[in-house]
Amino acid sequence: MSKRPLSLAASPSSKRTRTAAATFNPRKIASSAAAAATDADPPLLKLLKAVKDGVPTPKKGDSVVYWMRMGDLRISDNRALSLASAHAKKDNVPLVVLFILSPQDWTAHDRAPRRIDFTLRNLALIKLSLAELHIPLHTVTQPNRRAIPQQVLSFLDSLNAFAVYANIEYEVDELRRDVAICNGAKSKGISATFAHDKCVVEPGVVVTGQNKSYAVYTPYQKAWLSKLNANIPYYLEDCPPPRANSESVRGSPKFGALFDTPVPVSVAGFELDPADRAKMEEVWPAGETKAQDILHRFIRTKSRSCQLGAVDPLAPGAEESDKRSRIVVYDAERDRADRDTTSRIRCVKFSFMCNAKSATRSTARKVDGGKTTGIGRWVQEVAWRDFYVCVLAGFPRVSMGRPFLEKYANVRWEGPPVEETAYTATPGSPSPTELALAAANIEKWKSDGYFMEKLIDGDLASNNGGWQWCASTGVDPCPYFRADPTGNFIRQWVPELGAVRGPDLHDPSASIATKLGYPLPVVKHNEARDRAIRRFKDPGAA
Ligand SMILES: Cc1cc2nc3c(=O)[nH]c(=O)nc-3n(C[C@H](O)[C@H](O)[C@H](O)COP(=O)(O)OP(=O)(O)OC[C@H]3O[C@@H](n4cnc5c(N)ncnc54)[C@H](O)[C@@H]3O)c2cc1C
Repeated sequence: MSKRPLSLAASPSSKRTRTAAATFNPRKIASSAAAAATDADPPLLKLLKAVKDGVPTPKKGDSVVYWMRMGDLRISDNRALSLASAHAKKDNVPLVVLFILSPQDWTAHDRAPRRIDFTLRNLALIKLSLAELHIPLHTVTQPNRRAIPQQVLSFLDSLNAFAVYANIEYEVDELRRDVAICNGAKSKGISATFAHDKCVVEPGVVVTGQNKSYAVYTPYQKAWLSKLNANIPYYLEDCPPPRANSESVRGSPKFGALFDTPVPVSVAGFELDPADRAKMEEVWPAGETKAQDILHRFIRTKSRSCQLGAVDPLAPGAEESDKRSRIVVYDAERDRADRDTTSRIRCVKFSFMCNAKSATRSTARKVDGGKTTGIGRWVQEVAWRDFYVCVLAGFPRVSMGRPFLEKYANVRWEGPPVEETAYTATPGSPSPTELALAAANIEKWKSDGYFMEKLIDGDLASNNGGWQWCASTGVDPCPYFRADPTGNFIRQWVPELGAVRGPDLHDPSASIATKLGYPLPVVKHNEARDRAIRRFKDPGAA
């Protein structure tokens, strides 16, 4: 075992200090009663009501503010930014962009230092692009997350703003915070708009006959696709880009200084080791142009075995092909972990740039969501992402540290070997198959927190949904994969088995394992399966 390069337990990538956690220990698991009460009165509905009941005609003022959050780090096709810009132009006032760095929120939500680093790298580029439009991006660090509503309201006051815009974040804490901001803005005569922009089809549109969120994927996906195809211009249209402020804003005493607030290179408690930072820059490059290039590669070029693991997604040598491009053969190849078969737009898609919408739009005018084509299969995966956001919005318990199926809250878990390679394979963001392999046997639904601290694209809805799916405590359970037919994936990441060929690679016998220094199974799967069935039938049982 000494040659093993990385392990789940020994793969920390950051210098994340204990200080932040030591001084701030938020409760991450709500009581079942609190979760049930929140399910019964979802905060998303409260926010939508607060927006609806807000100020219809705002007071006159000097500016409009767009509050950018970590989930929408892009200038193009950004609904709230676009609306804010149009409002500013209509009233002939400057548009100002605000970004609040909130380390307490990051600690509370297990944000990975890699994700913070990725955010800062992108913010720096966004600041430059906005400055070309004479739009200031003002960054501010708020050490006390409870003070954020007041801070936003004071900022609006300081600029004599009459409108604030943001895209909705669907997690419970964020929704409650935004309700407070809506109410505070209303009392000041300021209009507050919170727009849907995370999903292709926003939560609340695809619902069951009883007007509830779906909890089963297949009927959800069918309804999602028909909604989408019934109104392609609405769902897939590009929001207009922001328009430039007058250059005179730079000389204004009120706005000029906002151009000077720097985007920090790192934030205390969330720093990356320089080597990991350099690797992340290579594997997950920042910027909208790179994101479009990554998407273009997926749509136009073939997969390559040399692109296994943590590599530059835009490395030269990709071969263009109409018939064998990654998206065209996605249905047949997506589960393979031994090549770059998936899009690798995971951080791209959810945090910024070509978000899920524009990615979907790139495929066709009428969206194919069937199982028999690569494009259709891929669109189905994008629908999974929307599905999990709808689950989070409709059943907010899952963002409160509770399982979707409350009765499985006390099931006991245990765990084992090859699957651990999955996490180490693509540091920052394993592919769906790698993640499912990792999830297949280790600590189950509660492990989402561990992974959130490592993922560059850690997203509560997808991560929690993926974990609970793997653990059978969530919606639509029980995966299986034929992920590594060549064995290259295992050989790459488990050097002890580097010389093994054939079926032994996937299931080394005790004699082979002992000879090669590979550990014997920690878990006997047959016995573990019996135990798991027993525990699911009787949660809490030994
Ligand atoms: C245990 C587990 C944990 C996960 N944690 C996260 C997470 O923290 N953040 C995150 O963004 N995704 C998560 N996923 C979903 C998925 O694995 C990642 O989005 C993946 O990194 C996407 O890689 P890709 O862009 O190459 O995918 P592709 O195969 O190209 O899929 C295209 C897009 O569809 C969506 N998608 C694909 N598979 C899933 C899925 N299973 N669930 C939800 N959306 C999906 C993603 O937006 C993805 O970019 C998790 C999956 C599992 C099984």
